Amino acid sequence: MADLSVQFCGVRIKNPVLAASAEPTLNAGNMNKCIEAGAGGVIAKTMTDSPAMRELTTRSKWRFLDQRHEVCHGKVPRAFSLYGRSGLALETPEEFLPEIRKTLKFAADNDAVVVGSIGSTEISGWVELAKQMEDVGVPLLECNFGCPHPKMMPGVRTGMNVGQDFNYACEITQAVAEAVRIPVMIKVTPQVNDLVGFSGRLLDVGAKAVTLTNRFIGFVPDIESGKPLIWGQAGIGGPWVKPLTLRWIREVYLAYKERVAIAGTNGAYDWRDIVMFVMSGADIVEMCSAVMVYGYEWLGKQVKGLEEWMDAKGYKSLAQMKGIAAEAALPYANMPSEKARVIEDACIGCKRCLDACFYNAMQDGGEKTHVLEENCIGCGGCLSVCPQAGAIEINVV
Ligand SMILES: NC(=O)c1ccc[n+]([C@@H]2O[C@H](COP(=O)([O-])OP(=O)(O)OC[C@H]3O[C@@H](n4cnc5c(N)ncnc54)[C@H](O)[C@@H]3O)[C@@H](O)[C@H]2O)c1
Ligand SMILES: O=C1CCNC(=O)N1
Repeated sequence: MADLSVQFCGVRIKNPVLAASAEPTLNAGNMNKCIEAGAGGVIAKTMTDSPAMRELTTRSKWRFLDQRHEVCHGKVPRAFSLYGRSGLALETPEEFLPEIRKTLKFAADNDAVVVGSIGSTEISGWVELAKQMEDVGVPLLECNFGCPHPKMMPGVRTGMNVGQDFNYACEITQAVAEAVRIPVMIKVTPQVNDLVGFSGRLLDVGAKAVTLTNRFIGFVPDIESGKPLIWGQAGIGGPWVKPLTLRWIREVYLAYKERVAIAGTNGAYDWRDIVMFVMSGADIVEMCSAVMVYGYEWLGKQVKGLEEWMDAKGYKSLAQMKGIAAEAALPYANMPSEKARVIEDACIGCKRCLDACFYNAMQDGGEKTHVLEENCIGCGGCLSVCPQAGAIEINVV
């Protein structure tokens, strides 16, 4: 059977599927359910000394949106987006630390890890919260420089407001890394230009891992009322976000693979996505939105799905898959020449490929289509629109 365990910054995690810091990790009761379901671990909801970020969570609102970005009623389609307003942990640090303590005990009995997540508005606050998390016994600490909501709360300098200010973010990271012995992971916002340069700077000042990435800010009007959904701008993730996240994971992995651990998050829906995250360079994957739709058991199902798939494909460990697609990606200039070929016996003569060819390569041959080789550049548009499996091939020439 495939070994799903991973060494993450020196901490053994039994499998790479973790519950991300969010509502499913709001308190010990919720976190224990994630662990019971089979997750390798949980990232606790972000503990904060900001009253504004705690208060915001008392007024959390979210909607699952369908493919048109309209509110789902009843069935939530597979390609949903989570659109939501929420803050950080509800309790003060003094109240929240006992929740962590309880979860640590349950996690120890179930071979799972509990990662502390923190968010402050002052450097001294970040340091204090980090020490409190270390003292309570978490083996890893995540600093939340990505929460999108503070951006919409004037005067609250945490989350994404930190992640967009690289100098300030590095100051905090250095102060925290010097104050605690446990490994420090930095969860970043995707709403910056250069996550590769930024990740390098974070590693230089003491971070051991980066969490790529928290969510975006979006805006969705309700066209019937002419008003915004849930009263205004909100955090958003959805199926469209996964390739954007994977791009950063790949680039950060390739740039620093000797010294970075990567937690991937923002866009993982099921075990197939977890495979994509690992093949792009992630060590572990933090899941949130899908758990909010399908419940805690979703986590365990993905662990099982991952294990079965690895067994079927003959992968013995995650290390065998890690970064393989990231390494195999070619620059534009090195792409090989390709050409389309119509498999005559399979072609059903629907001619859809004619409309999808802009190089005059697909030719109408009456009952079937065929390829005029000298015009074909192997773009693959024909392959994508062909409804008949196996009727068009794209081959390296
Ligand atoms: N209230 C909160 O605290 C809160 C809420 C949501 C997210 N978050 C944070 O945001 C981060 C990102 O959350 P996430 O990782 O769940 O990402 P996400 O919100 O983007 O959700 C995953 C999305 O991926 C989509 N998806 C991806 N691949 C798909 C596929 N092949 N088919 C169908 N759908 C697919 C799903 O529709 C789902 O909406 C987390 O780390 C979490 O901490 C926090
Ligand atoms: O970090 C966070 C907290 C709340 N919502 C979100 O998207 N990210």
